[in-house]
Amino acid sequence: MFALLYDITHVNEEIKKLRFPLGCRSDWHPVPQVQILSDGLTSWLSETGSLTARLQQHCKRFVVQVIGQEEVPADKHEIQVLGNDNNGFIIREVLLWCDDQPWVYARTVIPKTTITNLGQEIEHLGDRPLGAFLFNTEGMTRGVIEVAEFQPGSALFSFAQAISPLPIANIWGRRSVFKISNNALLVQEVFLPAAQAYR
Ligand SMILES: C=C(O[C@@H]1C=C(C(=O)O)C=C[C@H]1O)C(=O)O
Repeated sequence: MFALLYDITHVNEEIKKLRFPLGCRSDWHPVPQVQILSDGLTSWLSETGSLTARLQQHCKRFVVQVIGQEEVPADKHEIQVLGNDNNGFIIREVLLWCDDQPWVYARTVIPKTTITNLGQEIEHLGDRPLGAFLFNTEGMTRGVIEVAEFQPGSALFSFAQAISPLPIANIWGRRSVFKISNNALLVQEVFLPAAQAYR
């Protein structure tokens, strides 16, 4: 299959239209409770290793494009998972590109207390992948992986279709809480229509 080259200018225009933060509100459920369409998709959704590392195995050019990283309120469902932090939260939203195609939208919610306790590296990643930090940090643990569907009509599906106009009925995401010495952060990753997860 020929690689569909994306017009990065068009994608950047769509990102500009997007009011950061986009968010990824949905109904999240542990993997075993969800009827997922294909083994391939289930394999990607339930990947317990670094998604960055797995993506890099599938492409020559892996790029992290930061949509935004700011101190803004976390969503209710995220606070339910992480617990509240009176110091606030840093929200990081990125696109992960594989060979010039946007494969993943990721939203990470980092309590300010986590940043205080872990140090500034996690706050100053820039376009370095978060996974390179997490999976190379001693004492990192990962909680249960939950999955969710994003259907037409949701903001995330509309954004995904705008940057990747491929025929697809819905898109799927996963989330889990990472902890380093009991300092938590929530990582949410949604596979975009171009991702190999749907092939
Ligand atoms: C958690 C990981 O980091 C990836 C990179 C991210 C980033 O740079 O913001 C966010 C989510 C992940 O897809 C991973 O590689 O598993």
